[in-house]
Amino acid sequence: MYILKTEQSFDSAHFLYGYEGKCRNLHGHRWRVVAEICADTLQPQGQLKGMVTDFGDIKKDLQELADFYDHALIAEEGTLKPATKEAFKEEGFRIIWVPFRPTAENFSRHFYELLKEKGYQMHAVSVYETPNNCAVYCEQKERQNG
Ligand SMILES: Nc1nc2c(c(=O)[nH]1)N=C([C@H](O)[C@H](O)COP(=O)(O)OP(=O)(O)OP(=O)(O)O)CN2
Repeated sequence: MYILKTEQSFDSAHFLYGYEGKCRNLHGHRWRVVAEICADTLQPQGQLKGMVTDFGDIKKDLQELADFYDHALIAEEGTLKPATKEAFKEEGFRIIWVPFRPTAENFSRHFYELLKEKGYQMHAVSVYETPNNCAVYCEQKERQNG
């Protein structure tokens, strides 16, 4: 199997609602997103001969997804008081609401699914919150009998 890896990053703030510890506070990360796409065979001819797909295409698509979250506050839906939301709005701060707790795990799945929707055959997506910690999402392949 062939695997292509490409990586993008974005800087944003988040907090973990309901978490007991420092991560309940608003804080920022440089999130690194590493996408891995796979194929059993290579393109046989033309511009893409000998490639899984063009690095340029997957790079552009991942960059678009990462740029969307850049320099924003990422918040789980339903976790801020209306007055806080209003205050952020008045300040003109950019908030991106997500329907999941913004953990590395959930983001790895989120980016995996968005890239899959774009037609890529996905192997895995890794999301680094810090240089040392990352979560990886991949789909469990059906186990072979025997
Ligand atoms: N399994 C997960 N655990 C934690 C996540 C997560 O997404 N998945 N997230 C957090 C926090 O967001 C936190 O910012 C990261 O935690 P931590 O590794 O403690 O951060 P630092 O590396 O900056 O820790 P220092 O000890 O201050 O260097 C928590 N857990």
